[in-house]
Amino acid sequence: MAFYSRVSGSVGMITLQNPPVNALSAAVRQGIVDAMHRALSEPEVKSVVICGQNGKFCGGADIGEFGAKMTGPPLVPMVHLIEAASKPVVAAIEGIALGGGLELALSCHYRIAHSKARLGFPEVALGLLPGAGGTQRLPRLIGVPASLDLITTGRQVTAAEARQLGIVDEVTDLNAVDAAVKFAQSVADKSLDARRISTYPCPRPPDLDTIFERAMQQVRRSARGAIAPGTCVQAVHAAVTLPYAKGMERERELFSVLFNSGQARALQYYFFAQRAVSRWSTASGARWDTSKPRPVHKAAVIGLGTMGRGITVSLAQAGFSVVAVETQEKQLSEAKQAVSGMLERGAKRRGVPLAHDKIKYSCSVQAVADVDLVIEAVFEDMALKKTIFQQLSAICKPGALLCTNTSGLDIDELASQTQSPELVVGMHFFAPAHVMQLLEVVYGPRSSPEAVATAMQMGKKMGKVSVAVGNCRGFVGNRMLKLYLEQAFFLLEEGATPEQVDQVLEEFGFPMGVFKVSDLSGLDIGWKVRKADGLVSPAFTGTSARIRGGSRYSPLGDLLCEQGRFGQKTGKGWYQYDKPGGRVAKPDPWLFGFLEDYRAQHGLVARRIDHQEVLERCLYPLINEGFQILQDGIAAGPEDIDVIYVLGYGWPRHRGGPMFYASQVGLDKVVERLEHYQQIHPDVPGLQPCRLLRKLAAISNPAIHKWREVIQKPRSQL
Ligand SMILES: CCCCCCCCCCCCC/C=C/C(=O)SCCNC(=O)CCNC(=O)[C@H](O)C(C)(C)COP(=O)(O)OP(=O)(O)OC[C@H]1O[C@@H](n2cnc3c(N)ncnc32)[C@H](O)[C@@H]1OP(=O)(O)O
Repeated sequence: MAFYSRVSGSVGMITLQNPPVNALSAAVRQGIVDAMHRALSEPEVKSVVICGQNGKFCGGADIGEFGAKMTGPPLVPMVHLIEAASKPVVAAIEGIALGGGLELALSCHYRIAHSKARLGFPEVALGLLPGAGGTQRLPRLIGVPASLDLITTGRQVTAAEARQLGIVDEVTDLNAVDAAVKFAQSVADKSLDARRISTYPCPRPPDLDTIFERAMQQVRRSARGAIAPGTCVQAVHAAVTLPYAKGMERERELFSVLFNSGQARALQYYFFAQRAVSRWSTASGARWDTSKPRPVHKAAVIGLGTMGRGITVSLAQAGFSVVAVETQEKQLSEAKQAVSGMLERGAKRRGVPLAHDKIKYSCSVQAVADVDLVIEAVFEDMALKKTIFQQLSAICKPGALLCTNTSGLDIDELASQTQSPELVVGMHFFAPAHVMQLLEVVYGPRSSPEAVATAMQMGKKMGKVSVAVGNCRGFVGNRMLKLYLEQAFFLLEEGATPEQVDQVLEEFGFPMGVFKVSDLSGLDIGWKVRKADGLVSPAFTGTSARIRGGSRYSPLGDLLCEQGRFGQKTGKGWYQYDKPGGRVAKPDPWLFGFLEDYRAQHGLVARRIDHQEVLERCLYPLINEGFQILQDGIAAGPEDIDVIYVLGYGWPRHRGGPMFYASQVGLDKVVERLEHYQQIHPDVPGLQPCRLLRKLAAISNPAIHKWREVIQKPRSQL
């Protein structure tokens, strides 16, 4: 709701009250409209201040209402009522003015902001545009280029930048509501003729066409198939080319297209999913609201390779004291230099003080004796990790949490090397660890709720989105990835090329196709894992070359590694590069010959594979594995999987994540296509729909937020 009061006799005060962010729900909009009418009708009231309760002006339209039938007064007439008011209206912006919140502020005649406030139009991240006049008022106020920047990127600005751009009239370090009241009194008698932004002419820079062309090119490059950024450009274009009323009609038309799109649904689902994962639960019933994290002041990182360096930087930037350990002097000194460089670049970019003094480097594991938490980040070698966990268990103080950054090894096996297995959890970072936002927190059967809560909170403090997942080979992300990679290899065997597969996946919205990613991260990584798993051996020849464990296996990746083709680092992999370390992937005629020879050797006849098959073969087995993961209780809900895939694996956000995508395709369709491919390729693993997927498909494709009800029924019923 919105609360009306009178301040200093002559100022009508409208306070938005809808915790936690004062979103413009139907009740709030109704409250504002009622309060405006009251303020306008009271003769003693000479001016009006609009503010938000609890130091937050307004977080925008209530996103939760978008899925339901809209009730209450609409936003557009509400902002028109405010702008048309005959008494000056001043917005007192504390905390945030985002989306519809900023549109509300732009409809006021004046804006006073607290210095710590942030303002912006984040609608584009929800698949929308600022549809309550934002695309028409902002360009009239601050010009086209700056408006395009803010509206198409969703970038939030500080109060200082907002002042510089001309969005706010004054910035104060003091109480912004008090300042706004004073200001409102001072302008009570002033004419409002020059204060209604909708009446301003929109500035028309001489190079207007070039500005819009460039903006369109820029959004096409970065949007990866998302439609909202380009539509935002079109809406701003209307502000320059049409009179205000017509521009508003165009804004509404474009908003309507976006509002009704699957992309907007996916992005809004994702918005809530990213918040839902913090309310974690484990298969054994531990929960976020009943588990207390331990205090962590000092942490250690063991192993300063690429991952260890990134984790060290992330910890130091988050304010933790860090002991960084690398047993070889030379590697330690190289790591120190690299970490310093990363910290310097980070400090410069973020405008924060350097965090060098937070880190102590050591060659000795003994240096971790007094830390509260250790993150082991050595090679993916179980024997080595076991030795380290035995050492840590003996050296660390009682109660210290022992974490491993493994990307898929058994947490429980490591826990069994220690005296306190309940204090062992996985903290699976993604490379580069100081940049990537995702953290998989992996609990084993013996991890205590307190240990999980501590790792989840650490991730949050490091600015990551932490997702709690159970212990299994590859956890959630890499377990699903295995199916995706396997299918891509099988497609090559059957006649596809890396370029064809990658193109389909990039058109779907991945920043890079599977083969380009493989070249970037190094083919040797997977090769090492497969060797350790006993999948690579000269013994597998002749008819057994393409069979492992009774299922079809593609040795293509292994064969490339045997040729020294590890990807970008060697200048050759699935593609060729101009030099080792080169970045630009070019098709490699050698690879085409190699694939032809391989097919001939194994009696395979290349066939034409269409776009749809590439997409379905790559994505549906991955999705099916996601359902298996839910069925096994490794992830608590589809949101966990979707957040992991969007933040860790480049799944296009505007498609919501693999589980949401499946819900949009239709679970019955996913089952039907998997069965179709399974019939054709009965020996190919991953094509058999799992029980949970079949069960959900059979109960007429329930909405994704209903899946948990089915999953949470006793697992034996599945
Ligand atoms: C024409 C055809 C169709 C007609 C249909 C009619 C529609 C007419 C509409 C008219 C046009 C509308 C145009 C305006 C659109 C908008 O305003 S869209 C919303 C824009 N705002 C945002 O995107 C802000 C989103 N929120 C945030 O970025 C952050 O939450 C925050 C505000 C910066 C606060 O961050 P933090 O402190 O880290 O807290 P969080 O954990 O993120 O959030 C706390 C809880 O608040 C919930 N929440 C936040 N914002 C909103 C919101 N706008 N609506 C609803 N709920 C919100 C968030 O989900 C958290 O709750 P829990 O999920 O329960 O944890």
